[in-house]
Amino acid sequence: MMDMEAMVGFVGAGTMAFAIASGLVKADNVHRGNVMGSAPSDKNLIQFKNGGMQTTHCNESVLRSCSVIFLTIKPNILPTVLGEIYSLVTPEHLLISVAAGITVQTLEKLLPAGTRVLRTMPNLACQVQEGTMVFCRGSHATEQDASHLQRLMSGCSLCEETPEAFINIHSGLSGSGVAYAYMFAEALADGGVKMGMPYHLSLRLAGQTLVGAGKMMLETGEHPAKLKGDVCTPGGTTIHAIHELERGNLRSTVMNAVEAATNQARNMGKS
Ligand SMILES: NC(=O)C1=CN([C@@H]2O[C@H](COP(=O)(O)OP(=O)(O)OC[C@H]3O[C@@H](n4cnc5c(N)ncnc54)[C@H](OP(=O)(O)O)[C@@H]3O)[C@@H](O)[C@H]2O)C=CC1
Ligand SMILES: O=C(O)[C@@H]1CCC=N1
Repeated sequence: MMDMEAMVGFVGAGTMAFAIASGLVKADNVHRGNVMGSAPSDKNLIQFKNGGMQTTHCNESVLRSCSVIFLTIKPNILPTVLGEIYSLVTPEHLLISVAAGITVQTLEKLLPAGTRVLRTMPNLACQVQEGTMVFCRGSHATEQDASHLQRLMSGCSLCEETPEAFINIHSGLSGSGVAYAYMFAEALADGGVKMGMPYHLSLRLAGQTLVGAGKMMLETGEHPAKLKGDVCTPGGTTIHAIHELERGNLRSTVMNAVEAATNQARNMGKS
């Protein structure tokens, strides 16, 4: 059981912050009134406000009000922001970074000695309680900190502790992967339109096709190759389509995409 009264903070209140915050609230793991987001402008904060969460323009208020704090700012401004909050960080805080590429070593260098840090990589689907997250512990984060994050994320995301090396890979596979899935859905819908179906119906069917395929894979535990085989009637429609996808190098292209995103996360960690 979560302590529903505990405050959960977000330094940065943009897309990923809102996805996690609303996922936590929907999963009943925190009261909406006990979530606080900070950002310089109202542009994104308004979503927090409309969702009944607390908002502030002052990162300091988040540090003073919350002990569990997600760092949901862009990687390039993380050093500046951590510099600004440095003197407010205490041993009571658990800081959870979602910043792509930024290593535990860098986070710990930018924070007071002994700070409890978790490095995570989430994806946007936390917002609809279907997220994925992997994380690793900094040198001062405890087993309780790891289980705290897993309890907090339960009901809104898969949440696996992994070696740090997997965090950038998850960025390429799933953090970014939802975007590849949207491209696939868009292409399916465009195909439907090309063949004469109205766009809105085509889009809804494409979205549900992805949901259904993912659910089948997870619920049956079957390998995707087996499930793909189940769809292919000999001489039928699917195998003709699959031949076209293979001609277009679908699988190799997707593998290249995961590789490119992972390498970019690794590069971002170096700069
Ligand atoms: N988007 C995604 O799908 C994923 C993102 N991530 C990671 O999440 C992090 C955030 O990305 P994303 O949500 O997409 O970015 P957004 O641009 O949507 O959000 C960034 C937020 O940071 C705020 N901000 C800017 N400067 C400061 C500051 N000095 N102090 C406090 N807040 C500040 C912005 O304020 P304002 O609202 O005023 O502009 C905004 O609310 C990144 O590190 C990214 O790597 C990880 C996985 C997936
Ligand atoms: O594009 C990015 O850098 C972030 C990290 C994973 C998804 N979005």
